Amino acid sequence: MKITVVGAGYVGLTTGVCFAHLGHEVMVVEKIPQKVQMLKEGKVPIYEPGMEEMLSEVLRKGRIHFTTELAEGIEFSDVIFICVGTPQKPDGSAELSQVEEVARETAKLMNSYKLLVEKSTVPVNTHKLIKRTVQRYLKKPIEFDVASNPEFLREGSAIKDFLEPDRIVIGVESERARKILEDLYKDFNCPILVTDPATSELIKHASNSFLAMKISFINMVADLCDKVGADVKLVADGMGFDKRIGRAFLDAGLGWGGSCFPKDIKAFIKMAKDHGVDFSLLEEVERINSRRIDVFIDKVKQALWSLKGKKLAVWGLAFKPNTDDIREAQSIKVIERLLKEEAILHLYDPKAMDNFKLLFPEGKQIKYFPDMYSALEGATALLILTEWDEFKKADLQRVKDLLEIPVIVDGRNMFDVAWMKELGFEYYCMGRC
Ligand SMILES: NC(=O)c1ccc[n+]([C@@H]2O[C@H](COP(=O)([O-])OP(=O)(O)OC[C@H]3O[C@@H](n4cnc5c(N)ncnc54)[C@H](O)[C@@H]3O)[C@@H](O)[C@H]2O)c1
Ligand SMILES: O=c1ccn([C@@H]2O[C@H](COP(=O)(O)OP(=O)(O)O[C@H]3O[C@H](CO)[C@@H](O)[C@H](O)[C@H]3O)[C@@H](O)[C@H]2O)c(=O)[nH]1
Repeated sequence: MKITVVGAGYVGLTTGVCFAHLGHEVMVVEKIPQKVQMLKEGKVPIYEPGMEEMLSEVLRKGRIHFTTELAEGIEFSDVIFICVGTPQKPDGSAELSQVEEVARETAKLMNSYKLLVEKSTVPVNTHKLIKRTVQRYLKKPIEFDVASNPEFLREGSAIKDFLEPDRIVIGVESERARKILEDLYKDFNCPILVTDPATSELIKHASNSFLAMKISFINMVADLCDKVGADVKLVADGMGFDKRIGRAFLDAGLGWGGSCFPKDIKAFIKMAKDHGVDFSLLEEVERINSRRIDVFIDKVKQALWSLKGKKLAVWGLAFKPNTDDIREAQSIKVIERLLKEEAILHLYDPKAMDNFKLLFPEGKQIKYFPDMYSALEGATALLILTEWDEFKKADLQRVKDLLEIPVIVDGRNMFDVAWMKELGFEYYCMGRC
């Protein structure tokens, strides 16, 4: 099938590259010319495991094309995936101008049937606004459909999540749209749920909110574990064996960040409010998450007393492992607090340092280091904010030798508590001491 994808961010690029990998012919439209140039040369503007290899495969096979011109994309195929950004507005709602622009410009350019597919995360009933916009801007009566097909991939495992999803959700209003999308996804080995567009849009927001709620729930349990001397990892294991609960997304720690959960939960709360539904449960989920920073900083202070002038090594800046993305990362808030306490920070992250430097340039209080061990040299203690595999495999004896005192405050519960004690560390973690 010929497919057009608009937007070459995490979702658009993954969608385009994966569909091309599956044998489809894909045109990706991206408005930033530098991104298009890079992608044509096989360079990936983001860090996503496996993406560069798959991009070079589909470029070699001639199955993917990149352009800045929407007209080329509209000409190329009848199926247009909208994968542009839906960032947060100051009132918490989703900013839909990028989606509106694609709908408007597509309408002006189309001369034959098109199926516009929302893959971006949008508030419920956005499909109606897209439909109205297309109708308004069409130059002559042309048939078209709007469908919702939310994306559930996670950064860091985007390709696997796209190719092996737990489910595919298709929200359609016409038989024609349903057939096109069912045909496109027919070889995927997972349930395909066909709904109306509003239900499909809601499934995406409800899923993200539920996952964030799971994390906030276990983080409250972690606080209780700290008080009573229980181990939250084992509590999560014990809960997770129950199939009705499941172990996923019960890892306690610094809490959730990223380009999706914070903005999507805000948008969901606002959406519910706008429709007269009091979803204050989710406001509590948010509040618990922002409290994680206080809990972590309290532990750092408990471990080190005064932070003024202390050199602290910090491992992990990305909002989660296997990505260079720092959007709404919990690390940003932790670093801000540590700077306020007048600590001197030695920062290291395997992939996210370039992005972090744009927010926190090197200076008197901040230095970046090329590897995890050099960040420890001259540092009093180590703080862990992201659970990269590289850190899990660290030579802990070397870590101990390099630190001034053997103190680790781990915001992601990476190590076994008893083992750390055996190695001679004072090991502070989240809900396991
Ligand atoms: N990042 C994720 O893991 C993820 C997962 C599932 C869903 N989503 C949702 O998918 C959407 C996209 O997210 P993302 O992280 O890929 O965003 P992103 O900001 O990384 O990428 C969006 C891209 O669209 C481009 N763009 C904007 N307007 C355009 C236009 N008119 N024509 C061509 N290109 C245009 C931008 O330049 C940018 O490169 C959002 O709604 C997000 O909530 C994201
Ligand atoms: O048990 C857990 C799991 C995750 N997190 C944190 O939660 C955040 C989000 O992690 P994750 O969901 O793995 O990454 P995202 O790439 O943000 O993916 C989420 O957001 C995407 C965008 O909507 C959806 O497509 C995905 O299904 C959804 O998992 C990160 O800060 C993690 O550190 C925890 O603290 N504990």
